[in-house]
Amino acid sequence: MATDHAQQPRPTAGHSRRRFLTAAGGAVGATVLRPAARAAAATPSRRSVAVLGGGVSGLSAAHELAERGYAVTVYEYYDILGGKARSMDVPGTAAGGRKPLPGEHGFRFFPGFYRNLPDTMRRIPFPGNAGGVHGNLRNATEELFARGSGRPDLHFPLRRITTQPAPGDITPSWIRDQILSVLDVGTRLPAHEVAYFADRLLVHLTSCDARREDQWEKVAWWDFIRAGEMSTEYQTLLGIGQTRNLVATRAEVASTRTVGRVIIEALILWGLLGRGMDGDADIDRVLNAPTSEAWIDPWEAHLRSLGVDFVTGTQVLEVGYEGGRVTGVRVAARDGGHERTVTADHYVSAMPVEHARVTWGRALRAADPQLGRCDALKTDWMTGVMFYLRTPTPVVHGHINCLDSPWSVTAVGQAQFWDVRDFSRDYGDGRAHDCLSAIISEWDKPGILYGKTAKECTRDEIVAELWAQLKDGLNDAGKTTLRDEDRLGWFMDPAVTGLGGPDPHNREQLLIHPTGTLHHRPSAQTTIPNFFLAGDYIRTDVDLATMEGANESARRAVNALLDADRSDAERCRVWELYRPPEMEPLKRIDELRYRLGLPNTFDLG
Ligand SMILES: Cc1cc2nc3c(=O)[nH]c(=O)nc-3n(C[C@H](O)[C@H](O)[C@H](O)COP(=O)(O)OP(=O)(O)OC[C@H]3O[C@@H](n4cnc5c(N)ncnc54)[C@H](O)[C@@H]3O)c2cc1C
Repeated sequence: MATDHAQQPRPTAGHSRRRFLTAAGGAVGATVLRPAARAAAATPSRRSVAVLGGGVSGLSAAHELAERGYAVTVYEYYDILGGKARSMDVPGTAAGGRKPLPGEHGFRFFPGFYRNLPDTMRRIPFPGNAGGVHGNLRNATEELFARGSGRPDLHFPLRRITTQPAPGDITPSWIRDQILSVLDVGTRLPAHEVAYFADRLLVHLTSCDARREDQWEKVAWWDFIRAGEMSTEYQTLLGIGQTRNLVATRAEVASTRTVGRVIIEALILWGLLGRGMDGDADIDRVLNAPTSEAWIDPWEAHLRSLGVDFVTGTQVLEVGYEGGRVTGVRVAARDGGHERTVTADHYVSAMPVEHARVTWGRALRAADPQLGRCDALKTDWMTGVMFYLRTPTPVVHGHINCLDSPWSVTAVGQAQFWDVRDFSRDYGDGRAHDCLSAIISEWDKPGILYGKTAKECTRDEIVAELWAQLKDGLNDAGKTTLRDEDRLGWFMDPAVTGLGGPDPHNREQLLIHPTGTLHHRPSAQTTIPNFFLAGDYIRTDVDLATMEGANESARRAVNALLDADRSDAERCRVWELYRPPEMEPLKRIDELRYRLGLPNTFDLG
């Protein structure tokens, strides 16, 4: 069983997307090019674009560009596409005609407030789905706030409040847990602290955009909710539980604007009320199969059918710049061999910020100061471990948030959602019936088993410690959810190297959002006329480093490219976060107060 694996001329610039799709014999938003159109697409006169990086942002940019008639080539470091969202085969685990066990960098969830990414997913054909791969999304209807040290766990319904739970969901043990947990939280969370938190939410909800961008962007969530002066319960539940566990940013430094606007308002508040959502989506959604099977592989096939070329196993080394334009990109095989320069009319950098910024030389940086400001952007570790289990272990119909775990552990039982798969029939050697996919978001705090941080542990120690923290959260209040004898094996992305040694390294980090991050984030458009930026670190409306942000950034990059080309092609639609009309009058009053130097009406300090 798997454990530690090495892993594994410009004439058509004015091509309108609508005209292009009509020529292709498709409806708007449609899809596969007919042969005649593919032949037209192959004419050498089309404008060419080199997309650097084949993650969600790169594939999204390639998609929009190919639909508008551009000749797109994607250069990608790994042999497979999808970036941090891709699935990975666990080597050596396939037997009896089954596929290898599915692994990934970390589980994926697709909140109902995402609008841009779902639009792209609808445009990726999938056999039997009228709505493309979007039809592979499934609502997850509950979140389990698992408490440690024997405290009862809270099952939090993640349905729009107008939807009643199904009768079978309400079992006696569920009711008992809820009563105990609410009482437990209630007795440990003093009423004045709850009242203060509610007031702070009102302050943020009614703050005008300028106050959010200037004042709240500079204040840490921890300070905004005065967590430092509150009980441990308040700190855990409303501070760390809403920041570090979800997006790897420490509550002590996380931007209030980002946490308040995206997590508290868009995800939770408006999500529960079903406002600004993707159709009838619930708050939390997951895919019905491993990410690459349900989404990335069909996407690659579709992009190939649109004429996109993929050059994988290739590392971008440097973006060349001369005479005010990007002149080419120096690339090499991933192992360092076969260096060469590739050229195109336009270049879209779609690598994560920590990789992209090392490809920008001095001259390029001098041409656009926002590139240099990216050096101030911070990334951190957030990486998953998949446990393959003998017994189906759904735990809860959604995600698990181990609130008291020092490593900020979250998890999801995957097989329950993979309704188009039979886990033991389709994967591995037939012994595994489920995959509990967990994520460690805190790599710098001591654990409960060895007293070491995750970065100090060896791989085996990390797995043992993570399992112990999961059990601490789930095997209590008279239940044994996780059994040692059930565990068959595990997988961790081999991008994490050197664990247990002096210099642990993680090639796949995540942008975090400490205060002030917003002001260092670059726009998709640069001052260099043929160079554009996509990626989850680009300044977008959704703000949070997510697949939605990556997709939105690509839309903005393509629109900037179309502007630069003076193209008459239809621009990519960009959805912005929901703005509740009820709050607008209060925000207008706040705008006036902010200009006068007064605090928000609800802000009592
Ligand atoms: C553990 C974890 C869980 C997450 N869960 C979720 C979730 O549930 N929902 C959600 O919306 N978001 C989630 N995210 C965030 C999300 O994964 C990212 O924001 C998103 O995938 C970023 O896409 P991207 O295209 O900007 O970057 P990436 O996914 O990193 O893709 C960039 C691509 O560029 C390639 N590349 C890098 N350097 C080079 C180079 N020099 N040459 C060539 N190619 C290069 C990489 O190999 C990669 O394929 C999670 C992140 C982590 C770390």
